[in-house]
Amino acid sequence: MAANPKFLSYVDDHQADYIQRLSKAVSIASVSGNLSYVKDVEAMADFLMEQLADLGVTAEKRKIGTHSLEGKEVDLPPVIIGQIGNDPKKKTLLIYGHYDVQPALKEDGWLYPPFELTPDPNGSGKLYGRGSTDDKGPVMGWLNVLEAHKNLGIELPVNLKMCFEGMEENGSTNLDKFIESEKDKFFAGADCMCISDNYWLDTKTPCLTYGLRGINYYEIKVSGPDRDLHSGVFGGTVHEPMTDLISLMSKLVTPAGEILIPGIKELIAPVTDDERAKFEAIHFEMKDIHSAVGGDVTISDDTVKTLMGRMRNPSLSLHGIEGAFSAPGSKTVIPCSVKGKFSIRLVPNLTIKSVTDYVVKFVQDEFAKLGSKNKLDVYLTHGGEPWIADPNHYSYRAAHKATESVYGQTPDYTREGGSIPVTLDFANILGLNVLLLPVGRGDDGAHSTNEKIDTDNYIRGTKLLGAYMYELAATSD
Ligand SMILES: C[C@H](N)C(=O)N[C@@H](Cc1c[nH]cn1)C(=O)O
Ligand SMILES: [Zn+2]
Ligand SMILES: [Zn+2]
Repeated sequence: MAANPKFLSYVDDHQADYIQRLSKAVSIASVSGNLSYVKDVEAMADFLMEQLADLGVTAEKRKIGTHSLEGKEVDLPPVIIGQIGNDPKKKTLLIYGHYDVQPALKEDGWLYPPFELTPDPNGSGKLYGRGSTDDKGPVMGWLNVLEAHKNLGIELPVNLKMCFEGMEENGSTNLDKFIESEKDKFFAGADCMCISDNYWLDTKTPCLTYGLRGINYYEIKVSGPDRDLHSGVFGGTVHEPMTDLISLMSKLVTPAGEILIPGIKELIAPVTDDERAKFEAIHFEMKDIHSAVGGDVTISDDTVKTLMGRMRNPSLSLHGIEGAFSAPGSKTVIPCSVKGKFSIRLVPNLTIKSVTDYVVKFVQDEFAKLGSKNKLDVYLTHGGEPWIADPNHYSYRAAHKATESVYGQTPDYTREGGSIPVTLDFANILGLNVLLLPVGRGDDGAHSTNEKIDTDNYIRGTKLLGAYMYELAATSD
């Protein structure tokens, strides 16, 4: 069933209001996992609650426990659940999104203040701001759909249940327990699920995403002296934690991206002909990735190898060192304790546990070889398993038709290199098919400086989410 034409023209006529809604959302610096922003994350949850109430959604803010942040025990961001429509003749669609964002500071290299949605002054339609594409834009897209239907007095074609969290960027702590506890209560009766929290591969081809890499996030802590030291006074006399740490981190991965931890590569499933054909069918050119990263710095020049590097192979990234001197200037310090942070993206056959066993053993063995008297601790901070769905499910067929009607294009079928660990929990605990329906483009810069969403993607994305509901209502198993 095609989307109600009144809905589609309402969206066109209310672009300015929709941008205003996104602007308000972006202005709330809901950075999760950081003590300084706990209040902002709470404020973002309240903003969502107000919006949902205005739009006729019966919503609740649920506490899901506490966690330790910078040594202080604080509430986890609340989960927001909501429902609109309860017609037994209609399908029930469960949607998920997150209202937390990655950190952002103007001095990281942002053109504009990251928490002020700023339209490109050159008129390209790009809307810059932290969370614009990940994931406030898509979440606001759903609210826009609800607003259009409410103001037009049109019934939704499906019952909608929604679940929004504020900890996605930090491992979705306790959300799995919440889903389990509400399995036969709030989540009962859901027929399928849609998550809009990833991106197209390029800037012009919409896609449906049926897989995600998982993620294991690790810290290596090396500590020695009980205070920072003068490198002139003590350099050459003590084992330096940074020297130990850099040595360990340099042994994890090669500059060509090869993971050096024994055992991990061996777990990767061999590529089948069918799989290769799927990768070959994707619309993707090397210039797409070069423009998304801002330079020709790809490991391979081959499109299929590049796509596989992103979607079906594991990768190990070094993220940073806590405790290291990083300010401008030349401080001559020996940091007494440093934490190196890295993550491994997981693919089918690589489990959180198997990979962690290999990582911990390898780092401990390598540390022992250093002959250092410092203390080592290596541990997983959070993990999420990889996930693959059935792209032949009726929900995917509905999204395929919706994409064709909104974009006039056949979508690519992709797997996402990033991770949304809770996807697997929803799929397994609730036994649901999950569709990932991205709104933003491959060059949106999620997690990066100058994150943006294009106005066209935000507006057509709103139409896409709405059109998908209509197609879902009409598509049978
Ligand atoms: C794909 C999604 N929008 C996303 O950005 N997910 C994060 C999840 C995460 C896990 N640990 C920290 N963040 C990602 O893939 O990095
Ligand atoms: Zn996200
Ligand atoms: Zn993210």
